[in-house]
Amino acid sequence: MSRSRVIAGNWKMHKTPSEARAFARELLAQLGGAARPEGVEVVLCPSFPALTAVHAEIERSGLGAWVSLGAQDLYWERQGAFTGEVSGPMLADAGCRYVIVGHSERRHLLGESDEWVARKLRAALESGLTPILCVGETLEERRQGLTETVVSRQLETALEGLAAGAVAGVVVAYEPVWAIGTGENATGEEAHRVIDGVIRSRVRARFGEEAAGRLRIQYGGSVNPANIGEFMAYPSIDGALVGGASLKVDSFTAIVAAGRRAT
Ligand SMILES: O=C(CO)COP(=O)(O)O
Repeated sequence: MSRSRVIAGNWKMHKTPSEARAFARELLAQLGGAARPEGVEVVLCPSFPALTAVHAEIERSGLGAWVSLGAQDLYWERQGAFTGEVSGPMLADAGCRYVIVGHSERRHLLGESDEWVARKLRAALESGLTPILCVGETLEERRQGLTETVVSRQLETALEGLAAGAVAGVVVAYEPVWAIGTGENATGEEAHRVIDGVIRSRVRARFGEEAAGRLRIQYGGSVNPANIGEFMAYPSIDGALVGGASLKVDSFTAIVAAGRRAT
C-alpha cells in the first residue's frame, strides 16, 4: 500500500497564539526526538491567529518534510468585501499546505451547506492547498439507517465536476458526528465499512480506479492513543483527524507513532 497516512490535529477554538507557539515547540521537539514513523505525515491545524506562530515553529524544527500547517476553514473568494473571512491565497502565504473544509461543527453549528463546502473545496485546490473534506452522519441519521445516503451526498456534492487527478489529491475525513467529542468512537470495522464500502467505492465509480487508489481517507471522532490501533489495523484507513487528543503532546505523539503502516 503506497498511500501515506495523514495524522492531523484539529485544535478547533483552543490555544491562543502564544499558547499555540509554546505547545508546537514542545510537540515538535518530541516528534523530532523519535524516529519518523514511516509513511506518516502530520498536519497541525491551529486557529487563524496562531497560524504564523505555528508555521515559524515548524520551520524552526526542521521537520517541514513531514509536518505541515493546516487551517480549519477558508472562504471561496480570493479577496474582496467579505468581512471576517479568510481566503485560500492568504492561507497559502501564511504557510498552510492543508485546509479542513466542511467540518461538522461548521455544517451543524454554523449552517454550512453541501454547496458551500463544494465551493470551499474548489477554492482550496485553486490555491494549491490540500483540502481535508469532512463528511459524516448525525446520530439521528445513523439511527434512521441513513449513513450511506448522507455520506454519499456530502461526498458527491463536494467532488462534483472535479477532474480525477484533482480528486486523487484530496484527503477525506470520515467523521461521524455522534463520535465527535463524545468519547464514543466508531469501531474500526464501522469506520472501515464507510471508508471502503461507501467513500472509496463511490470515488471509484465516479472518478476511476486511479483516483480511488490514491485518495486518502481518514477516520475522525474521539480518536485517542488507546483506540488508534484499532483504526490503523485497517489498510483502508489512511490516518486520523484528531480533536481533543491533539491538544496534549503525549497523546498526539502516541497517535502519530501508531500511524505507521504495519509491514
Ligand atoms: O472533530 C474532530 C476532529 O476534526 C474530532 O474531535 P474529537 O477527537 O475531539 O472527537
